[in-house]
Amino acid sequence: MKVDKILNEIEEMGDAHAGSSANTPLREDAFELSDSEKIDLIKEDVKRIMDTLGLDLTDDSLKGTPLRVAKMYVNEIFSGLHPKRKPKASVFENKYKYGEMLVEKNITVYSTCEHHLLPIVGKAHVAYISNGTVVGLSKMNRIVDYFAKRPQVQERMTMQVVHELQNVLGTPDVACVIDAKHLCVNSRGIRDIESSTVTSEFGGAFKQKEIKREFLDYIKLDTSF
Ligand SMILES: Nc1nc2c(ncn2[C@@H]2O[C@H](COP(=O)(O)OP(=O)(O)OP(=O)(O)O)[C@@H](O)[C@H]2O)c(=O)[nH]1
Ligand SMILES: [Zn+2]
Repeated sequence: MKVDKILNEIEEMGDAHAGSSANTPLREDAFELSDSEKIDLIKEDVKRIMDTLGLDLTDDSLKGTPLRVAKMYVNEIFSGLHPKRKPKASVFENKYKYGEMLVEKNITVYSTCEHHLLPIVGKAHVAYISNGTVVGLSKMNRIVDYFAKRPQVQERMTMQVVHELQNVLGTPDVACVIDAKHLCVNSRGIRDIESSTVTSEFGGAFKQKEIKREFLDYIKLDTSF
């Protein structure tokens, strides 16, 4: 697909604020190759890594690995790099005039640390206060999953989820807290299996102390941060 077309699409779809530091750093030509072209190239790259490590690529158990990894990158763990995979978030009129906060908590997060390409595993908690529009519950899980399926830093992922829901709902009153384990910290390097990372983004009304506290009480995290 042409880059211009894709970039228009991103704009129309309101992907993370244009020019914002919360955008995933993508090259201008990021969408020039098709998925199958990307898989073919990545397969060769993985082959080269395995080869350099001295692995026997004719071995029964190893010979399928380069293609397996390439498909996993493009179709699964990095699939959220392409805006065509962005979930369509069905919104409805808030006919019942529900005026309180809605919290979608314990959303499973499987992402990948962009510094080491190792897993990030945890939970996201998302909340909003409607200003006339409500969104299908599952769409919040889908939005989290879409942004998780990229090489990520947790701070950016948290902000991207909030920006996207603010666009979808047409309100600044959106918040997200993510509590996740980074395998780059847990399984290598400092190898601290116990530690996890908490990030938050509080938009609009969620910056107010009482509202922030209500949200944090629902998700039962320490309210002192
Ligand atoms: N801020 C932030 N840092 C992250 C995230 N994921 C991984 N990191 C950190 O990125 C840093 C990369 O630092 P480097 O010193 O270049 O990498 P390294 O030599 O492998 O560092 P160690 O992990 O300390 O062994 C590490 O401290 C990681 O813990 C994230 O989501 N947010
Ligand atoms: Zn890492």
